[in-house]
Amino acid sequence: MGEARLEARRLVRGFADGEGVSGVDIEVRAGEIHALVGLNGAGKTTLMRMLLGMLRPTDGVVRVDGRPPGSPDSWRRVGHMVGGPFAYPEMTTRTNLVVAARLRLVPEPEITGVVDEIMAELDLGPVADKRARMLSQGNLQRVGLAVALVHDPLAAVLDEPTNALDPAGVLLLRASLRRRADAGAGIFVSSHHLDEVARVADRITVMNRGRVVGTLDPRETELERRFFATVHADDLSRSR
Ligand SMILES: Nc1ncnc2c1ncn2[C@@H]1O[C@H](COP(=O)(O)OP(=O)(O)OP(=O)(O)O)[C@@H](O)[C@H]1O
Repeated sequence: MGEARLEARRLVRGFADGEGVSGVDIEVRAGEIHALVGLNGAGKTTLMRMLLGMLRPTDGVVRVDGRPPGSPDSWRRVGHMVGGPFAYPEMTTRTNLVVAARLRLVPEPEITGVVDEIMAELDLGPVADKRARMLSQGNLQRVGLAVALVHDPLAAVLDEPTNALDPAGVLLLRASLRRRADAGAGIFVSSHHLDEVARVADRITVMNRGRVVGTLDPRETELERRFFATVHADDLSRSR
């Protein structure tokens, strides 16, 4: 496993009416798919938004490929889909991808090539000329993933990437993420589907009530039981 593509140290973000994130250390290394699991409200999306510079931490440090998040340099290196797929509703799939590639500073002569490549990878050819607002949920999700990955980022942060995907889409995404990690990217995904996570992840971190409370080995059996045991043990330790 290589150097850290994404790194958070002692990350904190409190909310008046929720636990937010309280003191999280996490690393996503080059070459790995690192999955984040936790119950609703555990703090997964909040953590991801801070890693991307979309939300300012109250305390702690974030690094994207060794740099502060949100700088033009790190912007080029990271791809994300957090809070649902993003696409301009009136633009076609292809135009959305061209715009995404431009925003991520892909050199102009390379744009047609990278857009064709990601459309082939996620099988978006049949909806290339459809406006985003006319797409089915699953196809919109594929477009959102393509927007996140079109510039071949060194780090990707994907919140619930398999949401709404059909089994063919899940397989395409899995192959895409594996190929990217094998080529040196660091991929951070959150999911509620433990069986899917077990198939794709190299490492699984469990979050509960704003903290990292354990890790799971994707190869172990009874992942679900181990997940609930980890969460329950944390709840118990806090009620003492
Ligand atoms: N903008 C906000 N204002 C106030 N509280 C917030 C805000 N965003 C998140 N929270 C609170 O922070 C906690 C963590 O929420 P977060 O969305 O990060 O959880 P999650 O693990 O992604 O949940 P889910 O699995 O339901 O998507 C929750 O208690 C939530 O209510």
